Amino acid sequence: MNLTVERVSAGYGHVRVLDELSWRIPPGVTGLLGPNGAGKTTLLHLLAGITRPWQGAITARDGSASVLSTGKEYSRRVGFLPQHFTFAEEMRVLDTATYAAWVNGVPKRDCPAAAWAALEQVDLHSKSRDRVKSLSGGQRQRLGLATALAHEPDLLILDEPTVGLDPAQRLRLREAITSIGARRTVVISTHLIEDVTYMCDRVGVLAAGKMAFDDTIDELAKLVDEDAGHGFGSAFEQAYAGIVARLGREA
Ligand SMILES: Nc1ncnc2c1ncn2[C@@H]1O[C@H](COP(=O)(O)OP(=O)(O)OP(=O)(O)O)[C@@H](O)[C@H]1O
Repeated sequence: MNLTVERVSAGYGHVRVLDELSWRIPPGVTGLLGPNGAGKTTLLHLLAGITRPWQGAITARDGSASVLSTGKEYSRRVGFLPQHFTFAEEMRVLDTATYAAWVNGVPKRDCPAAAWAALEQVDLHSKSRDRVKSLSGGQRQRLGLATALAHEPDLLILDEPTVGLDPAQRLRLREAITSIGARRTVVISTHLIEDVTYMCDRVGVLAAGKMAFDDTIDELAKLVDEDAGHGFGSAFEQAYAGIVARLGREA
């Protein structure tokens, strides 16, 4: 699925957060970077069809067929994992994923198989009989991913899924997202440059209400080099504020 965001503006009350933002998202994993409050969650909600833009349009294209983000057909094809989510703690892992499949429109008789397939994709099927309350933070995030995946969406939107995970758990989640992205369009917001370098084919940087940078990770690395005189790693964090300020001025 290819997504096209055309001159989208959005915000809250009188506050404009996104200002005629345009962005093209091809199949594969695309990262979304930006400082706190830049509007990443606002944009992801629009991409997921949860909220509607003030102006502009978001269109998904599959071959010659296209569908607007405001339609019902669109929401069936999207999986969304919010930044904060809760589960019914007493429910078992498989039942949780089965319920998510049902809520997202999978026919009832197909839900257990769909849930099992999603748990396999995130490598959590060995925990299928466990109660949610017994899961670790990383396992919980992977269950979240499974619930977003169980209806086999073409587009998967993940809002800071790696937050709070230790390095080993982050790695497992990244591996799961990378393999999911090989067959789908995935958009993932994060503050971690390692997330982007590990998982993403492309990256967008949000600044001053616009997509101030939209290219491959290699091109972003070159920009960091220009700003900081050295590459990724801690240098990225050092250079990040400067880059965002510069991109914001240029946007
Ligand atoms: N429901 C809301 N009502 C009013 N203002 C909001 C609401 N949600 C977000 N905002 C404001 O909109 C701006 C963008 O917020 P958003 O959560 O999209 O940013 P973000 O880039 O995801 O931030 P973070 O990296 O901290 O998660 C911020 O100034 C925020 O305070």
